[in-house]
Amino acid sequence: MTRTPNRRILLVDDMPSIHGDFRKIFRTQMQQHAQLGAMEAALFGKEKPAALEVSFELDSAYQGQEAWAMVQTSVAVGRPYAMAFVDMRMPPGWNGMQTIEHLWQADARLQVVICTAYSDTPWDDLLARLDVRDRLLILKKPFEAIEVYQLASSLTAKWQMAEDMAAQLARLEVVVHNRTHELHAAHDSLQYQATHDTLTGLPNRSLLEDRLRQAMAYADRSARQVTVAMIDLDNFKLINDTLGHQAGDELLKTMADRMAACVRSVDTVVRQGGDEFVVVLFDQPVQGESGLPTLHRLRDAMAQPVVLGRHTLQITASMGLATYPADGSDVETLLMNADAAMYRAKELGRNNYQFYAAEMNHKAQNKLAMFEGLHNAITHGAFELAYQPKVALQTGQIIGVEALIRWQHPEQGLVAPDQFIPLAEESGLIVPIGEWVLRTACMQNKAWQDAGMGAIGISVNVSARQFREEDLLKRVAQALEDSGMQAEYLELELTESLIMQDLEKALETMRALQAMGVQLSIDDFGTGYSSLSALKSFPIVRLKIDRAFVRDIPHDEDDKAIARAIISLGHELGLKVIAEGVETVQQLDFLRANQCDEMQGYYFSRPVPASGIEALLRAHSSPEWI
Ligand SMILES: Nc1nc2c(ncn2[C@@H]2O[C@@H]3COP(=O)(O)O[C@H]4[C@@H](O)[C@H](n5cnc6c(=O)[nH]c(N)nc65)O[C@@H]4COP(=O)(O)O[C@H]3[C@H]2O)c(=O)[nH]1
Repeated sequence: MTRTPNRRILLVDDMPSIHGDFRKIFRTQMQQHAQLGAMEAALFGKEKPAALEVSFELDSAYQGQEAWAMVQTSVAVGRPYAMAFVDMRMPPGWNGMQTIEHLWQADARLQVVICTAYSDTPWDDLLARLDVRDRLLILKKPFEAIEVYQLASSLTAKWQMAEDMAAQLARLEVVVHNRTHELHAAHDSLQYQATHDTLTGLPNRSLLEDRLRQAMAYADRSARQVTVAMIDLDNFKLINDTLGHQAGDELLKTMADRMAACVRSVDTVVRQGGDEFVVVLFDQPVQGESGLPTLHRLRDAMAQPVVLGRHTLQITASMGLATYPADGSDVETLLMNADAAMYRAKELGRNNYQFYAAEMNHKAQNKLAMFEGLHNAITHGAFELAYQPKVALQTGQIIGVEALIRWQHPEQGLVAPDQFIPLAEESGLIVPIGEWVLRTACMQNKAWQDAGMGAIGISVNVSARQFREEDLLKRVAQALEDSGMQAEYLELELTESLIMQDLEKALETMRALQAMGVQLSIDDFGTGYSSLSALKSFPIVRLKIDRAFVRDIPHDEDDKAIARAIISLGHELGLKVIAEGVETVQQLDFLRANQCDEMQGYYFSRPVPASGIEALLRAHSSPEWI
């Protein structure tokens, strides 16, 4: 930005003739400068340099008071003087020293030249009294015109430079201030991101540890407790998979807001990750089950209906509580124990809370031992298959077998699948285990066929984790190829919940299996979530009535009604219906009377080793058992 330099000069002298002299000096000098500039422009063909265009503006004051008023006005209207020439003796008013003091009060930037032949005050006293710094010069009379002009030129230029520098400095200060502000904001934002969960805005795990430590230190000082609640939303994965991630995120945010609204400002609600939250309740009383009222509040708030798009859901949660200092003396132990309690709540059917108890750790240790055992069982070939026949109710013929895994444990003996399949599923070990089952079952069935024992089908259970594996189709094809068994003899039993976890993807996989010639059936039908419209689109051949509905037949009217409904539904859809868990002749009679197609259960045979199936096939080639 080009600014016109300030060349405003104030002459303060009681003698009018002096004013005339000054004006003459400036006029003459300015003309000379202009001529010089013009000469230079003519000689060198250049424009006149701007710096040579010196044009002073000279104002006159004849008394100190008058000069003071003029300087005040000049400041007020934003046209300050750059300098003043001040006489020392100006009767009857203020002398030069008093005048200068007043002028500097009005404008501290003013450059002053004392023009005098004689001063009533000794120079040293004068300099000591005035706060001189670099803004005062003394010009003794008589002076040369050029001295006046040079002083005016350099002091006004100096004033302008000081002014420009101050403006520049102010600009820089603004820039520095803004930059500093931006840096602070960036730092704050990074700090926030490092310690908070981006989705819900709640503190994250790194802040949790810090808050928990503070709460524990406070509890130590004040003989109080800290309660840690580990909270996991029930069935979140199912909601996320069925309604989509956006709905899942929305749900998490809603739950986070509700939880945060239930606790005091000193408490902390943290999102650990996924659908897992931790609440730290600060300053809890030592007596009683601390934290319980808050927990109830949390549970009630979470249970309020949540609207996600066209769906209205009611959310429940499983909660585990651990208390400091009783359940752990450090952050890791407390969180681990609250976690163990939360898992216990889940095991107990969800939608409840559990206080930590030491035996939960034993359970965790057992789980770890079981996991290691499973690992070893895979490498040491400690699994076996048992086979349970499936029988046609009309003919009494064995139409197939279901392969059921057994674990020959080195210490515990035969372990039933219910005890290890969930852990195998959770840890992913189900994938190699499932592959072994599939291959062994195909090989066995082909061996029976080759031995002339009849062409029966073999069914294999497929777990959710196995079903989601990218190369499931490849593994099935490989098992068929390696065994030489035709695809039509293999039946894969899927559960409804497995299919409903990701319906689209499941249908795609099911159709691909169907295209290979593999048969599919729904196991444990009636316990899952499949809608009738979804069921219609499943490429399946068979529905299996869960044994929970068979167990109390013929006494339980509800179970009878359910079994009847499943049979007629299956037939409506053109499917075979098989009942599992048939133990009594009454159950058999009921199923036969209601046109159930097939049965499986202890009444006919328990699951038996391969050799047992051979014996059964021989014994029941004629169906007089029925
Ligand atoms: N009370 C009673 N029970 C009967 C009767 N008839 C058969 N059962 C039992 O019911 C279960 C039927 O298998 P599931 O429903 O597929 O249920 C199976 C299946 O979900 C799972 N499972 C078994 N083998 C495998 C496998 O190779 N892979 C996978 N992923 N899961 C398997 O473990 C579950 C339990 O298997 P098992 O203990 O062998 O238990 C078997 C069988 O022994 C009866 O008349 N009364």
